[in-house]
Amino acid sequence: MSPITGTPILTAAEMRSAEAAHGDSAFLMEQAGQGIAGAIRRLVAGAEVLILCGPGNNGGDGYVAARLLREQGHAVRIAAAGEPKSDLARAARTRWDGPVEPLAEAQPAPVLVDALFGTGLSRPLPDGVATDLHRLAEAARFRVAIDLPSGVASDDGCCLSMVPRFDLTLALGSAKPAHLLYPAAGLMGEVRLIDLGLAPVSRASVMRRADLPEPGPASHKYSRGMVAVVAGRMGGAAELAAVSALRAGAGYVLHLGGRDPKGAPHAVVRRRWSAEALDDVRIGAVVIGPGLGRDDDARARLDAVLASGRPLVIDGDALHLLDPDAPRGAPAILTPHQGEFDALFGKGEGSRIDRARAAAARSGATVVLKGPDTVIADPDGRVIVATGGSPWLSTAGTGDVLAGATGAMLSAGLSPFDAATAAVRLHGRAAVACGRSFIADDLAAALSRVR
Ligand SMILES: NC(=O)C1=CN([C@@H]2O[C@H](COP(=O)(O)OP(=O)(O)OC[C@H]3O[C@@H](n4cnc5c(N)ncnc54)[C@H](OP(=O)(O)O)[C@@H]3O)[C@@H](O)[C@H]2O)[C@@H](O)CC1
Ligand SMILES: Nc1ncnc2c1ncn2[C@@H]1O[C@H](COP(=O)(O)OP(=O)(O)O)[C@@H](O)[C@H]1O
Ligand SMILES: [K+]
Repeated sequence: MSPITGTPILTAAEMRSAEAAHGDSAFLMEQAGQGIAGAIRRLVAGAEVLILCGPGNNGGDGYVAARLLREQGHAVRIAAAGEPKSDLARAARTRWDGPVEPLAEAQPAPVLVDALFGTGLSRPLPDGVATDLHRLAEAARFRVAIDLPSGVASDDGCCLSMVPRFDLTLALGSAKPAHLLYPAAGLMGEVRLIDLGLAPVSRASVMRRADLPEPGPASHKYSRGMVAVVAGRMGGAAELAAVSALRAGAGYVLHLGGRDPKGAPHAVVRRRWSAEALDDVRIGAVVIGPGLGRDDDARARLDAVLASGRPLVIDGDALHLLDPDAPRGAPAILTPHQGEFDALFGKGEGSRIDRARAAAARSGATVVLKGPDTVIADPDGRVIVATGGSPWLSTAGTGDVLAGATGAMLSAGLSPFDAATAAVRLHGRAAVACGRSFIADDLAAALSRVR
């Protein structure tokens, strides 16, 4: 059992292919059962376990785990909604020599293990099954989901039925989109991986520790990265972005336009806005959008920035003015929240992973689709889904902080995908370091601490 950090994210179809490529599904189910039984034994210290088994291979995993727990002397009962339908589940059921209670009549146990449905769920649970799952989950002290909580759609994290909250979800073989994407991700409790030795490959993975650029003996302010932040109507947002770029590690931040606010850090260099200011070849990234406004002046600034040929971070208001299909002369990172994303790319089909990936391919830019489950997508198809932020980030200005931090990483010479990943990670860690009820200014300050 290990954390899912850095692991590949596989759709249900990709999981089936990985299983087929391995070739021995019975062995994989035995491995899964062993991992589940081992985890439960370690965590629940002898308390009685009730395992709910479904008709497919998720249920099969449950029968195997129950047999192994029983062989080890652990008190375990099984309840099922019906007979197993798959060959593997049937074989696993045959090797269980205890009783199988009808789900509707099952009495609760302190530990509930849900092995009803996993990646094969294709429609809402039958009403009776959903009701029994809730009844038994409510009465349990500790709830464990095998692979996925029953009722969540593996590929997009939607809930096909009402899903109870779990304390632990044991992801089998690989992470799935639903382990990361909301609302499903909010119902899983801790997510831990049981390695099945599949060595799955995917272009999508869970965020891991990112290597951040470090200054060395030969560093100077321009080599650390020079960021230009283009201000507009709402000065505060560009201020936050500028300070955040410095605190995330940029060597020099040039704030273009806007008024000189009292008490702002003197480390930010301020100039009036002019398109010519962007001619400085040392500028490694331009951040535009926080507080820009959407008027003609804002549009003119965005046009000048797009024509500058400098690497770009495009956020906030600038996303409402941008034509995502227009060719650009330089790499760009777009950082929309869901509303900005929908306005820019349309509502679209599929999971947030699918949609961010399609948007990156369409725009030729790295797309950071922000939220509790931030998705970073590169035009080449790579995707990273972030974990480890904080719901306290839902306060005004935290996106401006991310835009500034992203500019810092881009200006330091990281690729747009690596820059976006590093910034999202740093931002999430800063949020955690801030604790509760912080404001965006605190978050910007915390960037220095977590670096
Ligand atoms: N891939 C791997 O490497 C490994 C995978 N493993 C395990 O296999 C799991 C995937 O197994 P799976 O494909 O059999 O799917 P699963 O989730 O058990 O359900 C499918 C069954 O439910 C049925 N059904 C569906 N929806 C329904 C509904 N609403 N209401 C009622 N019935 C419904 C569906 O029937 P049908 O849709 O045809 O009616 C079918 O019978 C995976 O999560 C993991 O636990 C591990 O053992 C080891 C390695
Ligand atoms: N509930 C939440 N949980 C985790 N992160 C969140 C949540 N809500 C917002 N965030 C994060 O906070 C930031 C908000 O950015 P944005 O919506 O652009 O705000 P603003 O425009 O006010 O700066 C993003 O990085 C987003 O991922
Ligand atoms: K399950």
